[in-house]
Formats: sequence, C-alpha cells, structure tokens
Amino acid sequence: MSTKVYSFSSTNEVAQGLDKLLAHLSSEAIARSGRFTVAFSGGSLPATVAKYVKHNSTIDFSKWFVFWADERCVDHSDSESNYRLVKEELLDHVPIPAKQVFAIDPTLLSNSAAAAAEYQSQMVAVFDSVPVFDCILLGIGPDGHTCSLFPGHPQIEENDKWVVHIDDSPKPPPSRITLTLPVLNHARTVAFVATGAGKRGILREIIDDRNLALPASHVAPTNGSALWFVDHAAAQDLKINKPAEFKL
Ligand SMILES: O=C(O)[C@H](O)[C@@H](O)[C@H](O)[C@H](O)COP(=O)(O)O
Repeated sequence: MSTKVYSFSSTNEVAQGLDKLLAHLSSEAIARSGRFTVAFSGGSLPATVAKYVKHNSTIDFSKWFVFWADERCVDHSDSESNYRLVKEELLDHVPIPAKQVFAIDPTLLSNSAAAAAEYQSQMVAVFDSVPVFDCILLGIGPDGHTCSLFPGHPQIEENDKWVVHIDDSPKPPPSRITLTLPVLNHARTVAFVATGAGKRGILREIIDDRNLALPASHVAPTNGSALWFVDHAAAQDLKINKPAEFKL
C-alpha cells in the first residue's frame, strides 16, 4: 500500500486535481476491464469532485458503475440523501446509464439492517467476490470518522460483510448504511478529500500519527493506494508525511 498527500492552495484546485485523477483512473480501468467502478461519500465531497469532472469530455461516463461509500436511511428526495447529492452534482449532468447507478433501496429505509443486506446484494451482482473498486472517494469528519464508520462503534470491527448498518450515528441522521473496512482496503485507489483549517488537527492524527482509535486511520488498501487531496489549510500541521506535488 502506498500513501500520498497532495496539497493545493484552494478547494477549487483540489477539484481540478480530482478531475485529473478521475479521468486518469477511469481511462485506465476502462482499458483494463471495460468499466470504471467508483463509490461516493456524502458531505462536501460530491460538489468538489463533480465541479470539473462533470464537464470533462474525455471521460467515458457510459462505462461508469456508481455506488455509495455510505448512505443515510432517508428518501432519495430528502435533502440529507447522499444519492440526491451525487445525482444533483454529477449524475444529472453526465450520461451514466441508470442501470449502472446503485442506490439504497428506498423501500427499506425503516430497516437499516435489511437496507445494508440488500445493498450488499446489489454489489454481489456486479463484483464476483470482495469488490475491488477502481476508486472509493472518502471524506473525513472532525472525529476521525470516514464513510459511516465512527470511533468507538462496532462497524469498524466487521471482517466479513461488505455493507453494514448503524442506527446510532453521532452525525445525523442516525440510521445509515456503510461500506466496511474489507471493502475499503481491497480498493485499487482510495481518494480522501479534506479541506479547511477545521480538518488540520484530525488530518495530522490520521496521516502522521496513525491514531488507530480513528476509523480513517484503518484505511490502507492492501494492494492499492491511499491518496489525500487536501488544501494547504488542512495540511498545515503535517510534519511526517509532507505533501508532494500532484503528478499522475
Ligand atoms: O454521509 C456522510 O455524512 C458522509 O459520507 C461522511 O463520512 C462525510 O464524508 C464526512 O462526514 C465528511 O463530511 P464533510 O466533507 O462535509 O466535512
């Protein structure tokens, strides 16, 4: 596994870097396997990722298979829905076939365990065995959570299931489903996106200190790469893993 930290002067430049990364990973994956499998988190990430990507005419979106790294158990039309966020930021603007977009089942929202099991079965239909995503896009919270894997919660211990549920998420809304560490750590590329001075302390604890009380510190793809796309404000306290110049 390799970790690289790329720091940019603004969120806009982070978005430009992510555009280059996704165009590169997408064309590489399509050349290798005829498709590009990608998973999105919620929060501020979809807008940053989509900003330039949605205008990038070099990307063959017809080959994209889109999943969610985590999802809140709310209706697809709810303003809290990660599906809705990614749809509005990206899917409404690019020609990804609807059958290649894998959203939480809206009929199972009141039973998060069933929603997680059903979401795993959607993944089974696409991946032969443990999914090897071409790219998983992750945010991080101020408490060191990533996806909906929160510090001190048992989801982080899951070794078998690909998708699990949580009903007491400290970040609202409380009911969610999330990919598990085995899936994150099988990915070819995990790209973390974190911007703003509010993330500087937690970034140092995850990247430099690898504080294992923090779920994000456990993300280390066995045969893949962990890439950090951050701005200078978030990167300013890094002492050991100094940011490198972004190059593909
Ligand atoms: O649905 C969610 O809540 C997320 O997927 C979550 O893991 C998010 O990515 C982080 O909390 C960072 O969020 P921000 O980028 O908004 O700080």
